[in-house]
Amino acid sequence: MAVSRSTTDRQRAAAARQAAAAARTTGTHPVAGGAPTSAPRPSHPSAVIEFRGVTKAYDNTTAGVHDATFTVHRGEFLFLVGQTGAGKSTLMKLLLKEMEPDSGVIRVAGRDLSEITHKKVPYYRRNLGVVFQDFKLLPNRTVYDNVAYALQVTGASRKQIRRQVPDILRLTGLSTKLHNYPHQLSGGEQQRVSVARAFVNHPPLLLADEPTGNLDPDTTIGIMQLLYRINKAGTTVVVATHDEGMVNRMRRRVIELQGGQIVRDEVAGGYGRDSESTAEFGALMRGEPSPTPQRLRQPSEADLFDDAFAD
Ligand SMILES: Nc1ncnc2c1ncn2[C@@H]1O[C@H](COP(=O)(O)OP(=O)(O)OP(=O)(O)O)[C@@H](O)[C@H]1O
Repeated sequence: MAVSRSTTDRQRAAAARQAAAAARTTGTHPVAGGAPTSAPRPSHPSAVIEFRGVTKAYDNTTAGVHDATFTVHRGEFLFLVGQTGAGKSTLMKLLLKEMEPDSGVIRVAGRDLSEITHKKVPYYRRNLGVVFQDFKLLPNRTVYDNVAYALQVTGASRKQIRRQVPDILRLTGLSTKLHNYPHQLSGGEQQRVSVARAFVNHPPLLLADEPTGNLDPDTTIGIMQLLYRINKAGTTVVVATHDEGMVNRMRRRVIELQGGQIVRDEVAGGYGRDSESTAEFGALMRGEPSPTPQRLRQPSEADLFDDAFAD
């Protein structure tokens, strides 16, 4: 299937340079374990995720992901979109090393995931923040303990935990809910706890699979602001979603899957194909004003990075 390209190679290279520059100024660190000097080099210095001809089939007839090739650079924000069954979760599971590809190579921060032994997988995953649609919180632990637990497993000291947990709970607007248990929280609050837990280690890579799937539109905006803020702090963010509003508002890179294949990869795309961004790009090329400026502009700091959310 043909891949629609609404951006030129030059635009892509410029975006990569921008991401690399952002990463330099924010001081992000390498993922996949190992000291920077001993870590294998990615094919591009700022590449965080590299898929090269990756195929994963569940059986002879069901392609989870088929021949996927793409690179995500440090500091990028990527949406994975596609209809149900398109392969988004499969791609996430491959990244988490919950399953192995049948063929192709997946590298994270230059490290070939096939070379990470079973025993080392938990160490690899410590570099990843993960957010799920169903939150996956520990039901018999408080908000504070759910977040603290993520630090404990990495061997953080009590002092670190006492410093970092309140910080992240403030950032996520949960300071007044420290002692609540998950069942005493709304869906949006539970998802904020799950984002806090994913981000408390300041991972270089954050993966979110349908993070707003169970939330109403207003709560979705709160989660979106958080992800935006985390990305601004230098973390590379990958979000698999059906949330058309979120994708269209944020205007970040979009990869669309269909039947396991990548059918679209846009630098600042919308949820649907032939989206307004294509129209806007055409208008820009013709030197005309943007056709729907309100919906197409990149969100400003004022739109998303407002302090109303932090307490
Ligand atoms: N464990 C499994 N065994 C067999 N087939 C599977 C398995 N998991 C997924 N599939 C199939 O692989 C394809 C891709 O599924 P995947 O869950 O990756 O899609 P998705 O884009 O995440 O869908 P959704 O948006 O509904 O979560 C689908 O056809 C699905 O039925």
